[in-house]
Amino acid sequence: MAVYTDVSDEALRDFLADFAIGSLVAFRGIAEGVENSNFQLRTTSGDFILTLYEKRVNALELPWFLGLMQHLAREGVTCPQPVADKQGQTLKTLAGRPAAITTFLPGVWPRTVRSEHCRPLGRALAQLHAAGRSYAPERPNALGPGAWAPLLQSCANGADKVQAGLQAELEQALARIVPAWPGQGGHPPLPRGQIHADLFPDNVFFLNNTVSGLIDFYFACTDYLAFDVAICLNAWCFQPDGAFNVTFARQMLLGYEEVRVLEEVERNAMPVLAQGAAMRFLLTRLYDWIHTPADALVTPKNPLDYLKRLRFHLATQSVGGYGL
Ligand SMILES: Nc1ncnc2c1ncn2[C@@H]1O[C@H](COP(=O)(O)OP(=O)(O)OP(=O)(O)O)[C@@H](O)[C@H]1O
Ligand SMILES: N[C@@H](CCO)C(=O)O
Repeated sequence: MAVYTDVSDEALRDFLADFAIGSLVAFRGIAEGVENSNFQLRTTSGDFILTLYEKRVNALELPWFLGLMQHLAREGVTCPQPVADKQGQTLKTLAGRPAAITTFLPGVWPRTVRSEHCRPLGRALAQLHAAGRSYAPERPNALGPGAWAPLLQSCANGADKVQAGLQAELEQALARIVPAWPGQGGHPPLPRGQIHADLFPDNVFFLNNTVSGLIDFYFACTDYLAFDVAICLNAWCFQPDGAFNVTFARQMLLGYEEVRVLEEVERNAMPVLAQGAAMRFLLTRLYDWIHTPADALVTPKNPLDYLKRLRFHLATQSVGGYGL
């Protein structure tokens, strides 16, 4: 469960006294997620989410994330909205952590991805990209290609215990992916903009097979738009048995291109972008797998699911392998 920081009743009461959102009715930790501590909060004026920002979030960057969420909402993307306290502050401190209250979004995320989810997902992703165009401040991707070698290095003592030969396999993969990355060594750069960078099924809420909202913008950054597509190919288009589902990929792209057509250069880069996306999630999962204490109240995600994906992408030479 992802509650890294406990919040006492007294601390919560004091915290809520700063807000004009009614009095507390119910409060519980949310078991899902691995990054931040999330709590569901019910007050006499409605439901809210309280987030305490943990390990991977830099507090100095929180205004960028909260500003992006406010901007996207103004542009028609349904996402959590920071709630200001009586002084107009959205970013506060609770139990020694940076903290914010955001609005609660109705809907449920798909526990089993089906083809019907993929087209609306693609459309929502492209709408996010379009809406982000007018958000000027930039945030570099802290988990982009430059971060992967140091991340792998920080796993050096544990990778081969997770799977024999893993460290060397990932080093070889990195030596292939990073020099081939768009914008590196003669490879053309791609259109850039604000990307979500973590749009997994548990961050997309549906109601009646339509997307009702997007959550968890704390990896959002300014990067290649097509990298976000590649992240979704990884997160949505593989079956539980590890097989790639080309129908899901086609549906997702169909939905995406209803709003924004991919350029030729973006399509051509899809294999390397998909390799990089698999590498990024494999490495953060591997890091958490190795470094999370056994008694921590969080269930780390299996890095090896992403090794299967990485191998698939490395064997996929052209965009045709994705049915695109
Ligand atoms: N604004 C919201 N409205 C409704 N439910 C929410 C909201 N924000 C979070 N949740 C619930 O809390 C869960 C965990 O939230 P979130 O995905 O933001 O956590 P995280 O630790 O950052 O997770 P991740 O592992 O996806 O990075 C979600 O799956 C959802 O059930
Ligand atoms: N969505 C990520 C967790 C948050 O970074 C994963 O599944 O590995």
